[in-house]
Amino acid sequence: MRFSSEMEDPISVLLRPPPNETLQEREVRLSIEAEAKRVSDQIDEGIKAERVAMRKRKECTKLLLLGQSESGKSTTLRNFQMTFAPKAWQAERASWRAVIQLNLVRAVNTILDTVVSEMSSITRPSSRPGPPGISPPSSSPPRASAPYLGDFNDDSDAGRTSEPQSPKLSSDSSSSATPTYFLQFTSHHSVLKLSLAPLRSVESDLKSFLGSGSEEINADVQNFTAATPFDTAPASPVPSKPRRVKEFTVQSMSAWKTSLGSKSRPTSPRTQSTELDSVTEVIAGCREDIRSLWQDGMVGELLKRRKIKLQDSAFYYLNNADRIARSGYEPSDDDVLRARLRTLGVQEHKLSFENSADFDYGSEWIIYDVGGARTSRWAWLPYFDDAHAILFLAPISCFDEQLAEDPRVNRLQDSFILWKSIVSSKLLANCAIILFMNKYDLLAKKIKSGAIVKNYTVSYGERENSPKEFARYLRHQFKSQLREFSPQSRAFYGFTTSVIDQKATATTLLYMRDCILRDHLKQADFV
Ligand SMILES: Nc1nc2c(ncn2[C@@H]2O[C@H](COP(=O)(O)OP(=O)(O)OP(=O)(O)O)[C@@H](O)[C@H]2O)c(=O)[nH]1
Ligand SMILES: [Mg+2]
Repeated sequence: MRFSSEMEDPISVLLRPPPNETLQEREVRLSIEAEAKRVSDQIDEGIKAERVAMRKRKECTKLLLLGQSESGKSTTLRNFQMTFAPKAWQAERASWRAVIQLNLVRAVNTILDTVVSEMSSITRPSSRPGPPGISPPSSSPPRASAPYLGDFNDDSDAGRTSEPQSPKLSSDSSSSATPTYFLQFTSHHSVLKLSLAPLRSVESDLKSFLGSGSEEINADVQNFTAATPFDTAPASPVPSKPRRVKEFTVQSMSAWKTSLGSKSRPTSPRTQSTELDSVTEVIAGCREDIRSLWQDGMVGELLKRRKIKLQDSAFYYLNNADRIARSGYEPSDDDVLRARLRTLGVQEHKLSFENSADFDYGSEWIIYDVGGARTSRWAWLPYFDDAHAILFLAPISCFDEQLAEDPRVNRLQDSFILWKSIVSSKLLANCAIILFMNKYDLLAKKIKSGAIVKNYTVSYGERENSPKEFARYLRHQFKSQLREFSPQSRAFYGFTTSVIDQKATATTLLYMRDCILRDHLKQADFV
């Protein structure tokens, strides 16, 4: 439609300057119009940026790390950071020092507790149950019922001699048929007990610095435990409808940094850093005595007799105590991969791919690392809605162990219950699922030290008692469950891993990343 001079465009009429406008009025009008345009442009820019962010978030690959507690989820996350975001990782590595120090100190204190308990039972022989000379049960019972003694039998680790030095044994003359022996501690052990005593307050200082993730979970009847995230949660003490509440979404690796600001410790970062420095000095002052305790033959014998189960990484830290217990100590990547700090709730981590040669360069993944204990699984559910992929970790070395939170349940059996619930979920039907059968190195050591798989996994039957064969058998079981229970057909990606091995894990992660991307693109109909 064309406008004649009689029928003018109404917008032009509105925008036309008022008649008889003075120069001054014109300037005011123009500046008002310019400001209105600036505000309008700003709003448009905001909307545009929000749209881009929304699209990016939607396109962002979201990966969930699932699996029971101590399966290696957080360790795998650290491998992701080391492999794909090395610059960001380098900036973060130093902050792990306190976690590593706690791991070392906790191991020393556990040993010390055992020695002290043994020494006091020797000085009070009448309090000993059973025949004289036999060690009484530990005051802190072993976490697992397994007879496996960890790396005590591992001759590949430097530091501790594989065979304990000949301990001083005292024959008990009153014992008749079979001679029994008890360990005779000397004044050297009494001195160690005193000189290492400051490490007890160091442990509690580090724990309060690092927050509740530094405490291991215990069997507690008060806690609600759910075998799978789909089991109904109770109304109390946790909400019946799990929501993304704040305490369950802690930002990347800063859980303990966040705890610095907690009300219970109203200290400034400067004070905290001074406190941590003095903790480091105390540990450094104990270096010689830590070594002496760890290399003591009698102590080694005592730990064996009492079947003390130290944490998986305790041997590594004790063998490296000479390097770690120093004032200028800086963690290496290997040190961080061995560190244990329990995850609470669900933690969200953003991973930006840094390698410019990488086809995924610049893109971002969101990785959710969850607390794996049965007391935490109810909190996973809200994250299933928009997940693209799941990396499921099943530790295969723990065929002879029980869950810390429920000692009635075998850990391998628990992994299968959880795996079945995940692969059969309709909610997760479109998710790519990758399986890491983890802790293969520990499985190999355990079998080498004499553990018999079929005694714990009866269905294994008469197959060869070797780590390779057992891993093959388990892989087949996991794959069969996926095929049988998956709501729709999907690929099985299964890997045997030891995620403390950074180099080997990097290769697996690269391959796995490609599998996930391919699957993600397929879902988005790009290919
Ligand atoms: N030897 C060995 N140790 C491992 C392996 N994977 C993990 N670990 C160690 O096992 C301990 C537990 O690993 P985490 O990564 O903290 O376990 P998680 O699954 O995150 O546990 P939660 O946070 O409690 O759910 C750490 O000390 C790790 O260094 C492995 O393949 N081999
Ligand atoms: Mg964790």
